[in-house]
Amino acid sequence: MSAETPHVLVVDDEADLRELLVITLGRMKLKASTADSLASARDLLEKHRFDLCLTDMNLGDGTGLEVIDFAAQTAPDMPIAVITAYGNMEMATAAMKGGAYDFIAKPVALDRLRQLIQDGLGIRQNEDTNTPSDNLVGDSPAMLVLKEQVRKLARSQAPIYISGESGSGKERIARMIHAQGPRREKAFVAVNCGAIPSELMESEFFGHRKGAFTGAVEDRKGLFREADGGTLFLDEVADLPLHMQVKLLRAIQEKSVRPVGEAREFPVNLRILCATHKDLAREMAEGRFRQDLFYRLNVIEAHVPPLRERREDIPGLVDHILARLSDAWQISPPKISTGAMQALQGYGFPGNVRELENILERALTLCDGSQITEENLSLQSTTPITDTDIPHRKTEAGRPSQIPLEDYLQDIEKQEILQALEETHWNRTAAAKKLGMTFRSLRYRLKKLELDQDDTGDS
Ligand SMILES: Nc1ncnc2c1ncn2[C@@H]1O[C@H](COP(=O)(O)OP(=O)(O)OP(=O)(O)O)[C@@H](O)[C@H]1O
Repeated sequence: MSAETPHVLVVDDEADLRELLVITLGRMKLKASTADSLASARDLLEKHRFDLCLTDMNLGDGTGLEVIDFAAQTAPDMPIAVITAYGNMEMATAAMKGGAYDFIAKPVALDRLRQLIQDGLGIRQNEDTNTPSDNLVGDSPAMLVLKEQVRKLARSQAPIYISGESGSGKERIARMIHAQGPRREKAFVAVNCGAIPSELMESEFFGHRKGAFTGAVEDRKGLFREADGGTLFLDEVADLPLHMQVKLLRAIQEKSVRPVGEAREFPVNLRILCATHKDLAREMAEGRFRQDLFYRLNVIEAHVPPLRERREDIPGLVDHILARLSDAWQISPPKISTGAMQALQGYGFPGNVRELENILERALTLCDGSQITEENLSLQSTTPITDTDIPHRKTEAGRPSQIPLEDYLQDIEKQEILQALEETHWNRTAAAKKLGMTFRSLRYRLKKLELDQDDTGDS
């Protein structure tokens, strides 16, 4: 955002609401321009640069979704929030899938509106600060796609469901989404829903008042209020008992919590991310997970692929983990023999990155200090994996329904380009030939897909 007064575009065909928004923005010392239709919004977006856009969903000549689509072309960095009819979660969800960072329901509550505006304006400010890239090790095509997805998701306030096998890095992804987003200065609170005894859950989540029950010797804030302003990560969310799912849904919908033994409600403003290694859709189909909560949490899915589907990442992860362990143990990192590296790259890793960490920690204890050998790894003798063992998620299942066609096609494009680059050792002239396109066209695509960091000219 520029140092000048931020400029906000308000798109609404209802004059009263437009006026309310303009007055609120004015009180917040922000500059506002208004459009009363989709056509005039398009016109303004083409002519001016805005720092934020607030659009109603129902515009006389179109919808807020069309504003989002148009802005994606003309002002891709501008955060957009939508105003929806009360209770229309479907629209709100569609808008967030389309790229809106958040939504507000009518009748518009002013404190919530101010918060929404502040959140939106904070997005760009925070994007100027870089997060260390080694937070997420791995440059396999699948990982690059995921990193790009994380970057986009970080701007949004939409709830995200992170799927993936145990130990694949779901919590790490959640932390990255938080660290790259506008809530980064506030708390990231992670809770393993499977680890809290059922009878303590309500007080863990929502807090309690001193004396509310035996053992409540002092007031407790609870996880929701601890995460206020920041992010609450619900790990193993499928393990929440049904009675707790109802309470969680209520807290999310009302954006407020009532501690056990307390008469008052406390407002909370947080982003919810959740994960489970279980198949949440199946849990829902089999009646163990509430449908309404599922749709609330699973607005957007980010999938972390298992390590065996991105074996190219293994050497980088090995270096990263060995460097970390050696640092902690204050020793110099040992080398890893060619045989040991080959064994790791052929191993199936049912426990994913966490298993790799454990294997290396054990190997570090067993090795002679200078080199880790295959023997030190003591890998379980699983059958070596072959390509037929690897589930090809996309080709088998087609486009996952929650991923828009455009994103899906872009991911395929990215993967194909990265594969060609890898096969040609990043010789872009050769890669372009392999892909049947001109060098210029490849360069253009690399730029578009933001893969051109190392743009050193014709190589
Ligand atoms: N891409 C990565 N780069 C570096 N470290 C990683 C990466 N992915 C995972 N790890 C590390 O592997 C370990 C397991 O990751 P994490 O806890 O995020 O997995 P998870 O999928 O949440 O596991 P679980 O299903 O058991 O909750 C952590 O120590 C994490 O730091």
